[in-house]
Amino acid sequence: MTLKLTNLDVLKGQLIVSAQAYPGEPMRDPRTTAQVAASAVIGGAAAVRVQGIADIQFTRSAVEVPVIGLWKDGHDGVFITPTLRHALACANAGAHIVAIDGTRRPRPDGLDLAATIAGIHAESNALVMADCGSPADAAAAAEAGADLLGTTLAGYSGERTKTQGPDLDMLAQIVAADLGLPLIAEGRIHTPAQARQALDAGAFAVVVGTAITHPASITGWFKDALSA
Ligand SMILES: CC(=O)N[C@H](C=O)[C@@H](O)[C@H](O)[C@H](O)COP(=O)(O)O
Repeated sequence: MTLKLTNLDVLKGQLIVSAQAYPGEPMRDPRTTAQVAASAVIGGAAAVRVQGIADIQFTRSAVEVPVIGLWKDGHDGVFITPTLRHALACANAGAHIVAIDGTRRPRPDGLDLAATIAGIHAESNALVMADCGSPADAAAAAEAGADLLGTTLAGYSGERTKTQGPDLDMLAQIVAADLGLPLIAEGRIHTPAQARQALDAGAFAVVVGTAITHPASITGWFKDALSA
């Protein structure tokens, strides 16, 4: 069993890089994910976030920093590590932190968030990051026993308008609620300045994915600028 991550201070004020490729894409290979994650660590990432069981396994072997693991199943509704079974598979693959859907929506296995988190804590050493879509989600996830909160699902769960950049207003509301848990800013942070803004708004750490690890999207941004 993976050793428990006991000191989250290693993540305080730090950059976490999410490396994910989507089904059908050329980079959708766990070895590639691990190489991209290891490259991010060379650049200064204090932790990495990867999707898929094999990706978690390969990445664990490739980096020495904490690994946040998730398993996306589908792309609508509750799809980020939707059930306790998915979460335990991520933990067993070596994730130090398992990121799960942290919204108040019904989950496919019928367990509520508190029971899901209790099950992860009972059967693994993994900490739980609740990916939230609103301030109300964050409050409920804190109550349900999450170890960390993330703004990951802001604009994706139907509760918040999808902002072009990060949803700093949601971040500020959760910070103001003073829930007593590390709050990770995640979602549409596309520039170093936005990452800095998120920290200044009270985030404990910042996750950047697409803008660092998804060349197809980044290329499209440049292409659009040239054809505008
Ligand atoms: C909503 C959803 O499915 N988010 C996923 C969660 O793991 C990933 O697709 C994102 O890339 C990740 O959250 C990082 O965000 P961004 O790529 O915007 O920096």
